[in-house]
Amino acid sequence: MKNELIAAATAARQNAYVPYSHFAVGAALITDDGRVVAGCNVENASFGLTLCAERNAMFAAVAGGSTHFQALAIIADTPGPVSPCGACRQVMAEFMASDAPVYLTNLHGDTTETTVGALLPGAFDKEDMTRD
Ligand SMILES: O=c1ccn([C@H]2C[C@H](O)[C@@H](CO)O2)c(=O)[nH]1
Ligand SMILES: [Zn+2]
Repeated sequence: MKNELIAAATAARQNAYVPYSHFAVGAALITDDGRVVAGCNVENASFGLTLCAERNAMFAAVAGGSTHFQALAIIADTPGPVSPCGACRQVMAEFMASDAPVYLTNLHGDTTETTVGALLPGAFDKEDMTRD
């Protein structure tokens, strides 16, 4: 599972569209029904429109009909295991259990296994929108 996700993230990273940062990222997740879905970061001349690899993978999974994921892997050419941004952490909290594993890795094979809850303690979620 872990190695399969890292391999899928590594392959997707090759498609990263990064003419501005030149920082390519790949991500891959496995859905509850066993589908592996990958994503890469996609930048834009209007910089703020850039979408991270993690959210691209998660939104592609939603577009394919899955809204709950078991695990997610991320890879980039970082000195240590890559650290996902806050926006991606919040989206992970939307679609994954707090104890779901997240594999942070890099091209050198450094890997940290963490969880969605550890990446974003106290995430805002749908329960926070219910009154009384
Ligand atoms: O976890 C991360 C961190 C950054 N990026 C992308 C966004 C942008 O294209 C580039 C530099 O921030 O890396 C991701 O895709 N995922
Ligand atoms: Zn992000």
